[in-house]
Amino acid sequence: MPSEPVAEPLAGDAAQVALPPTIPPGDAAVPDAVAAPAAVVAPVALPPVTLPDDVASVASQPAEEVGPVEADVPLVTEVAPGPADDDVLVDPADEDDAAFAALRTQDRMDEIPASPVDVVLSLGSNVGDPQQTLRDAISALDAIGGIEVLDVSPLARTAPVGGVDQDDFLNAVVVARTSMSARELLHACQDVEHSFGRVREQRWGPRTLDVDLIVYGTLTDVAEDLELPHPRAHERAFVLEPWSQVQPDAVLPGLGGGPVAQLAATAPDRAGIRWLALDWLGDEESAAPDAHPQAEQSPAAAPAVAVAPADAEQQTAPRDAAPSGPASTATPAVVQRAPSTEATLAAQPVPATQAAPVVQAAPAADLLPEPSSAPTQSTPTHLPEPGSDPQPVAGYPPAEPVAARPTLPEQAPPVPPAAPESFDALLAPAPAQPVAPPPAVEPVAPVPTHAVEPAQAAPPAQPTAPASADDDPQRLPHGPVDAATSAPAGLFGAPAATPPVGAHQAASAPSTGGASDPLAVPSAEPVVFPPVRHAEVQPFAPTSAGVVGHVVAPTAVLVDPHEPAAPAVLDAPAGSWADALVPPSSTAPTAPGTGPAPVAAPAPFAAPASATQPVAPATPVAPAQPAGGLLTGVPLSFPPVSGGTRAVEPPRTEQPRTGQPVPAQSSDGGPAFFAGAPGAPTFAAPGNAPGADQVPGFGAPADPTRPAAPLFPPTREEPPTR
Ligand SMILES: Nc1ncnc2c1ncn2[C@@H]1O[C@H](COP(=O)(O)OP(=O)(O)OP(=O)(O)O)[C@@H](O)[C@H]1O
Ligand SMILES: Nc1nc2c(c(=O)[nH]1)N=C(CO)CN2
Repeated sequence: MPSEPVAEPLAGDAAQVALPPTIPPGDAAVPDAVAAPAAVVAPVALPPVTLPDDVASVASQPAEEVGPVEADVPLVTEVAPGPADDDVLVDPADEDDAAFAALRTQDRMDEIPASPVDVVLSLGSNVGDPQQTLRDAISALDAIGGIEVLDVSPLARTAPVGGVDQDDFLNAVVVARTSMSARELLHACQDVEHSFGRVREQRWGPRTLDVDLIVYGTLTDVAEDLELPHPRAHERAFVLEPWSQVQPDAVLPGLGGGPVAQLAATAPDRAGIRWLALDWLGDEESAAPDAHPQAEQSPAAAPAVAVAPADAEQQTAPRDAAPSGPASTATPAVVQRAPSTEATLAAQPVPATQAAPVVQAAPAADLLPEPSSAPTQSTPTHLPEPGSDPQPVAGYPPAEPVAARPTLPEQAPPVPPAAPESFDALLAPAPAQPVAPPPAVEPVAPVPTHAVEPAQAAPPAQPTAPASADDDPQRLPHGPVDAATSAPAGLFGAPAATPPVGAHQAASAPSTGGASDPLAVPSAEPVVFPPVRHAEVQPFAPTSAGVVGHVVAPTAVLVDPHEPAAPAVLDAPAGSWADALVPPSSTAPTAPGTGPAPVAAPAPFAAPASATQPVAPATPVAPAQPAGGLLTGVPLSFPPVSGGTRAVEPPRTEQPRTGQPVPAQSSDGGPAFFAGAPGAPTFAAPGNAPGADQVPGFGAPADPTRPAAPLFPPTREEPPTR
């Protein structure tokens, strides 16, 4: 029998290559790598086929968007009849399924949602003026029709992941809502990247701006140009950690997904999270279009987040074009939103004794009544060098572990107490410190595919007995809390002549770690990266229990994710950019000395605003802790109350290194609490100070009109790892 030539085998080959399922997920972000198959398939000017109605519109789109679609359908049609069995490379039935799966994928990526879809975007920058770039990028995104920014995470300084020798990144996560299709949103993100001069010179290399689409609703799909969820999100602490801060109950759908806080706690690069800045978006002035503002600013004039110019000499990475365009025009669109009464405060769940908040300079005129003493703060956290984490970074070149940061000098000059003059200074490497290897990464428990179970609320009862850090290998060793000697150096802005509200910002006190660099958080101690715990911030007023925390406005608070109990100082800047991101919420006036019953809310937005049981304000209670000393990222929420912003402090129930228990109390002698810890009191302000019912814009407001459920409920059972 004469052999038939070749049409079918060719078609079969082409079909095999073209099918999206053959694209390794890990390569999905490298379109170049998968472009060839499309070219192979291109000649598929095979007999025309009639597309199903539901795919016809897709196939009629430009080839660059739907290449596989056009290719696949004819191939399926041709191959289906099949040559001799031996010659069949692809089972027709399978191929048919795959082809239609491809079509379906294309459909879904291009599908305009019937109603707005919640999405999460990850932003990163390490070239130029990263902080300003990220601010402006968020404004630019929000200014795009079809994208509504809902929340912005704290700003994280993160060690570079991926093996490329480069500067630290600043990362943030944006929770948004979009009426765009997933692909449209991707393109919008890419447009923003380009508008900030993004040039993709090196994979995982330095960039002015990176905007990744992490999740689009619950969509899980792979296309040639887009994979959802982002294929590496599940293993990236620089994504997961900020995300979990802003959405503690979020669940990453798809393969390798799970509760975001849990994934963050076990992500290979978690040790590279150097700090988190809470209120970093600043006010309108600080979001000015000038990408390189004056470095030196008087404290009174300093924006909420001082923006320092990039220092060319410190740039080891190729410098992209400076951020431009979108900044000035887009910012107001975000600023115009209504302020909120609450915010989520990131506190550390691990037994707390160390704390390393760094609060930027605040205009003294904006300060609310100053408490009697500065909040208790300790030194910048002791963090391990990113590379000290022995865990390989999955998905990255194994030969280039996260640890490799040879450009970072081992010894950085001590940073004076004044704020850094340039943003590069913010990105300057921390002085080298002896770093003990971190403890072995705890095994990742099978990741539930359902929403995170709220942790058991600790009963509002007795102060928790101090526990020895030695008891729990996963716990941070800790030292005594001494505000007088451990006030952290400021990160942003120049130090105020009279430090607002104690020693929140730039201070010259030496750190217990021996480093005065405000960013210097190397550690001589093993550090466990704990899941974050959240609590809403309450307005506050002094009560008989004493002032718990302090009010500063406007401020930024740096929460060192490695610190178990960073004192939290939140501000209430009127009309700040950050505030504007959080819609107004209902407030439940609370009588002085009373407050809502602290509850472990099942979701960050679920606190009942009507709960008004009196709370014994002098009953510090440490949060419930599961075995192992780690909490589970449970949001602890309180309903909002009117008045000033209450800043909160963690309980001081841990034993210092000296072995002497540190009594649970606030810096001024009153009881101290984790923000929102069960048992923590709420306070009502005697009056409504201007702007006092506003809390900077990150976090999950307890607005009952907002969803209480995790944003991304799981859709299907998945194995815990990819
Ligand atoms: N969820 C996603 N978000 C953003 N880009 C994606 C996504 N899925 C696939 N891609 C593709 O990845 C390509 C490369 O993206 P990008 O240049 O941002 O990669 P990268 O930042 O260097 O690395 P990584 O993708 O690991 O973050 C993009 O052109 C885009 O088509
Ligand atoms: N810390 C950090 N590392 C990275 C980042 C990033 O945003 N932050 N982005 C990358 C490419 O997307 C590669 N590596």
